[in-house]
Parts: sequence; structure tokens; C-alpha cells
Amino acid sequence: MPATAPERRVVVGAALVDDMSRPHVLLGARRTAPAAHAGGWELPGGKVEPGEGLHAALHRELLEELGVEIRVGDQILGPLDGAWPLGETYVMHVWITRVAGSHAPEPLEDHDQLRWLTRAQLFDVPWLPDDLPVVEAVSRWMT
Ligand SMILES: Nc1nc2c([nH]c(=O)n2[C@H]2C[C@H](O)[C@@H](COP(=O)(O)OP(=O)(O)OP(=O)(O)O)O2)c(=O)[nH]1
Repeated sequence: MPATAPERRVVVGAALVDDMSRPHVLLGARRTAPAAHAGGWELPGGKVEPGEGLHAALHRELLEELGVEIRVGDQILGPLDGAWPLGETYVMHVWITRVAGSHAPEPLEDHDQLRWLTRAQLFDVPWLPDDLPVVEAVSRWMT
């Protein structure tokens, strides 16, 4: 009998932009932990809890990490049934999102710096390696 690959843990990520139909800037967040990821830049988000919906997890993570409510737009489709591989053990679903309301994102949890990056600045920060293809896909939406 063929061995079945162990199921990957599901993570959700937000490609937070200023304008979902004509994005000019994307929010990058610098991680503080774990040591292997500290200093690397990523999309805000995190692990989906058992029994939790993907969108519900995205709303929860953005509120916990950045203190913002969000609107969710189109999914940025990746190669693994629409998601993006993170190493061997995680898979990340990513959506274009924007902040709902006027509250600015703050690095409350897991991050020590946030930057709104224009398309020209997008690769000025050291993204976590697995985020690079995702950021490249987002860059194609940016004007
Ligand atoms: N959130 C997020 N995690 C990423 C990205 N790229 C990447 O390699 N990862 C990795 C880091 C982590 O090993 C894992 C996601 O876990 P996390 O630490 O963000 O999840 P969480 O907020 O639920 O954290 P915790 O409750 O388990 O502490 O995926 C990304 O763009 N966003």
C-alpha cells in the first residue's frame, strides 16, 4: 500500500494592501520568533485552530497580531490546491485584504516592525524564503 503523506498544518496569511482593486502598497511584518524565523519578513497570519473556518482564522489572527478588523478579497492562488507550501509541514492560504476602518495596524504580537512596501520596495526586506513566491504573485496585482 502506498504511504500517504502526513497532512500539513493549515496557516492563513493576509496580503494586506491599501486598495484591493488597485493595490499600491503591501504590508510586510518582521517576525520576532521562533529563532529560525526571527528577523524574517512575512505576511501577517497564523495557524488555523481545529474546527475554525479559514476566514474566521484570518480575522482572528489580524486582530490579535495587528489590532485591525479586515475586509477579505480574492484569494492569491498557490500550487497546492490553491495554497502555498511552507516547508514540509505547513501550507498557507493567502487572501488580498484591506483594513476596515481607520485604525492603523500595530505590531502587537509576533512582530516588531511593519512596513507598507510599494512594488518598487517589495524586495528591499528579507522575506522568509517560502514567502517569496507568494510576494511575487502579489506583486503582479500591484500598480
Ligand atoms: N503567519 C505566517 N507564517 C509563516 C509565513 N511564512 C512562513 O514561513 N510562516 C511559518 C512560520 C510558522 O512556522 C508558521 C505559522 O505559524 P505562526 O507562528 O504564524 O502561527 P500562530 O500565530 O498561530 O502562532 P502560535 O499560536 O502557534 O504561536 O508558518 C507567513 O507569511 N505568515
